[in-house]
Amino acid sequence: MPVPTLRATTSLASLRRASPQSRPHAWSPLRRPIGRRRHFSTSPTLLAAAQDAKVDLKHVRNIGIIAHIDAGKTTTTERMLFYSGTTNRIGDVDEGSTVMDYLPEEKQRGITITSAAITLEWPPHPPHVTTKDILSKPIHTINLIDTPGHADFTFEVERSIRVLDGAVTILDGVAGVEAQTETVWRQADRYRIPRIIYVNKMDREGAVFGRVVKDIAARLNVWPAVVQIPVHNLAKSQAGSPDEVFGGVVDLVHMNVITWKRETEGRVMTLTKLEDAKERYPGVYEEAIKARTALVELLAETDEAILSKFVETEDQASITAKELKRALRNCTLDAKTRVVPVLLGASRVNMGVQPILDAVLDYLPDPKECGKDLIPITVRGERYALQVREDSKVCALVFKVMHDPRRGMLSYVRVYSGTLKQGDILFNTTLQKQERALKLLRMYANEATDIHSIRTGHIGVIVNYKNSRTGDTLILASSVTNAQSPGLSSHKQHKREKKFRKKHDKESGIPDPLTDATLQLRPIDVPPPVFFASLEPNTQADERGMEDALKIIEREDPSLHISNDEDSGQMVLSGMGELHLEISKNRLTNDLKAKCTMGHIRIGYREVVTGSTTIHEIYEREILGKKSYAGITATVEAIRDHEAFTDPLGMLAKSTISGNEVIINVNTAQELEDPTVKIPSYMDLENLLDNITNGAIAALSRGPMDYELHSTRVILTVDPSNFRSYHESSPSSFLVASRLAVEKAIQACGTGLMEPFMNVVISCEEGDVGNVVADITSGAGGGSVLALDDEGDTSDPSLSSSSPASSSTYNTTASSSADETAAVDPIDVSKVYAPPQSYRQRTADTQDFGEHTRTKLIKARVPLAKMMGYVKHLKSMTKGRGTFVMSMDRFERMSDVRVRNAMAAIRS
Ligand SMILES: Nc1nc2c(ncn2[C@@H]2O[C@H](COP(=O)(O)OP(=O)(O)OP(=O)(O)O)[C@@H](O)[C@H]2O)c(=O)[nH]1
Repeated sequence: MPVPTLRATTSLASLRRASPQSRPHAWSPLRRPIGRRRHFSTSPTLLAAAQDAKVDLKHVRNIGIIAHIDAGKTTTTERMLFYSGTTNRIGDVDEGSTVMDYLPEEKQRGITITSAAITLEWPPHPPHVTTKDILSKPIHTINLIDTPGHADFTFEVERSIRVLDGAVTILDGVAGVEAQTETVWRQADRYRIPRIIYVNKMDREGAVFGRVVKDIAARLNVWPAVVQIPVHNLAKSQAGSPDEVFGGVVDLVHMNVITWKRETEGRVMTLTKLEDAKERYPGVYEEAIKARTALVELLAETDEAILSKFVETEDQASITAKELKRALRNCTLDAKTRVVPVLLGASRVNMGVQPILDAVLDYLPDPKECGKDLIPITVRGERYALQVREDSKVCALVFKVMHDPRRGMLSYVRVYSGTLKQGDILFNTTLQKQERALKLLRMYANEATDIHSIRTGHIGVIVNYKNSRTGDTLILASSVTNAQSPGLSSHKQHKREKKFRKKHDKESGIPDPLTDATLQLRPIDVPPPVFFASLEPNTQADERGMEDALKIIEREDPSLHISNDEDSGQMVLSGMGELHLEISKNRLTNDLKAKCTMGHIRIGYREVVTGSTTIHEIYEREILGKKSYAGITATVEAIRDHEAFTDPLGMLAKSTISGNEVIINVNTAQELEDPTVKIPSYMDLENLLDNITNGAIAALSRGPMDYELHSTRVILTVDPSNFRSYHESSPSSFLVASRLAVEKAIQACGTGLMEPFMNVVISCEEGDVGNVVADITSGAGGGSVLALDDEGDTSDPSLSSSSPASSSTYNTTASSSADETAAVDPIDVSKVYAPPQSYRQRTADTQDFGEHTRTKLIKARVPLAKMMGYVKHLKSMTKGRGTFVMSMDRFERMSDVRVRNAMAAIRS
């Protein structure tokens, strides 16, 4: 097949076409990908070399594949890799031969656990090109992340979405919008990521495209822009009567029927003009006209050009494919329109995948679109927007850190501005540390290739970066003008900073944020852990190994927390769910070779004070002739839901820590009356406040019942008249005084227990709803159902304040960023176009999608204790078909009976 001139002009194409012989340097041993390249048909080195060449940012897409568990994300991604020529055979989830799910645990369980990044190019090169249509586009680089669908790995989705520009949401053609789909949809809403939807598994019995389209409108509250409708072939059913089976799609933009050749594993697509397919697919022509008219009408609501042309001609055919695509792209990129293109297919039987890649190019944004050329940042605590520019200084976000046994620690970064070059010394503004990026990689799932730079808008990996963690911001160290100098006291540093600021602001007006050591890109939200289990080394000699391995997994996964139980001396691992802890334990023992045993998985209860007390503590010691003195007053009380924080005393510092509030008041009110009462000049105020806060945190970390405190307000007052000489009143003596004062106050107040309540969304079939609801609400510790699907509440309870505050409820820091998702009117589902189930046997009511079982969603608030082991329990209640997701709602005070039961369960 001749290469079209369009592509021959790009430097990418020329690199890609080059054979190993003609471009020997591209194959030099140094640049060969590390590890086995069993699956890859095109050398990752060549791809990387191509990417290092100047690719216009317009031709870059950073996208994620997001969905409920088992919707077919990995199955679809594997086809994308195959059709783009990245791999030479299709990986199969069921055989454990996928490129994307490469961890042994993923292969064994058939689920995605860690999101995998890969880069591909679309359209493909010969011989992978099969239709002229595909060739009409310039080559694009697609950086793709396949995310997990299990709710326990929601953080893995969160950190991927954080750095992506667009997403493909996959739905199951039978189940429709499932519980975790809603969760990932809201996550993408928070980061304002444009999406397209792909309805997969259309080959399954019971798959009804029209019903899923209605589901999208009702549950995701968006306007589905149907750009394809299914066509069916007749096949003999077991009963002998002809059945309609999924046979391909009508592309409503170009009015073609697309079918896929099975013998080529779907690589070869056949495009037939719709007029020519009338006989083969009766009724499809009429339906396609109807569907295209509905699409044009939907776009005309927001697109002036489409509207005026359509009003003039009253004919959908007058709108060209180009015009339709332009309008659809504009609508998809503009979140306010709530228009989402919907495609369909059956990835496992190799149908429908190439048009998704086309849609990624046509409808999803490049790194500079959708306002992404203005990245929100904070500099010295103030909000700014960073202009995305290739020619400016480097700024990147670490969004994932992973330990690779062969390569060491891999820090995945997204570069937001400038070019990150191999050998650059980068300044980590989060940790205030600098380090050289000695080696850069581009990842192809588990494979990798060396690269020299990561350009603006791209994703890459820094190898063996010792310090970075998820969420850290990196800028070029040589341009930083106000970094902390090690060894300089914070007081002196503060003075230096002030001087710098004065000078800088005077000279340039607005400071260049890329030179500022305090620049922070928006961090990644980490959900609080709710389950925990103890970990013990098998022998004393294994303790060190276990601790090292724990450090690695804690750095890899910020949704895992590791703490030390001082009394028992045991390490405690806390995480998002039972599966999360189980898999983390397997990673510790199987991959990181830690020799340890995990105890039973338990619930992270919290304590709360039941009264309010004020204690004045004087700490006075003399150790080895050295005096230490501090005086502090601590008031401890519970925080109720309805209370808002007020600051009548003009208090100096307030922090919210794990659901508690620590307020510090340095009582300098007396200063006015008595000039001798003031903070001594030797005392570094920031250091003093840090020490007092740390003392309070230590006291709050364990209450009299051995659990961490929650919903507790601590007000600490320091009276400068209590300060003694430089040697006696050091900040560290205030740490001890603060800890003792808070501990005593908590003891004096008395405490009760709080338990985590979860927002739970259960997907199950209609017939199982009664059983599931009865089970959830049964017993003393039962939950309450907030909404059943048909009751019209389609919002995610975790994002709404659906639970009324009662006197026994307390605040939590676990609330999600609901404020960022503005409330919008519900879509009128009756106005949404959806094709009928069959074009041959039209029912009078085109909205009647037959008797197929439909997935129902049950939304409930349930104590976490009831959700222990719920995966198995739900499966047994629903014949394996039910799934659920849950997110933390809040901690609630437990009744005495429930405390007794919980303690008895723990003891047993
Ligand atoms: N019938 C049918 N089955 C499919 C299709 N696509 C995927 N499957 C099957 O669905 C199951 C789940 O597929 P995956 O690709 O692992 O789904 P996933 O969304 O990546 O799953 P997680 O990453 O674990 O959330 C596998 O058994 C696939 O073979 C399809 O088009 N038709």
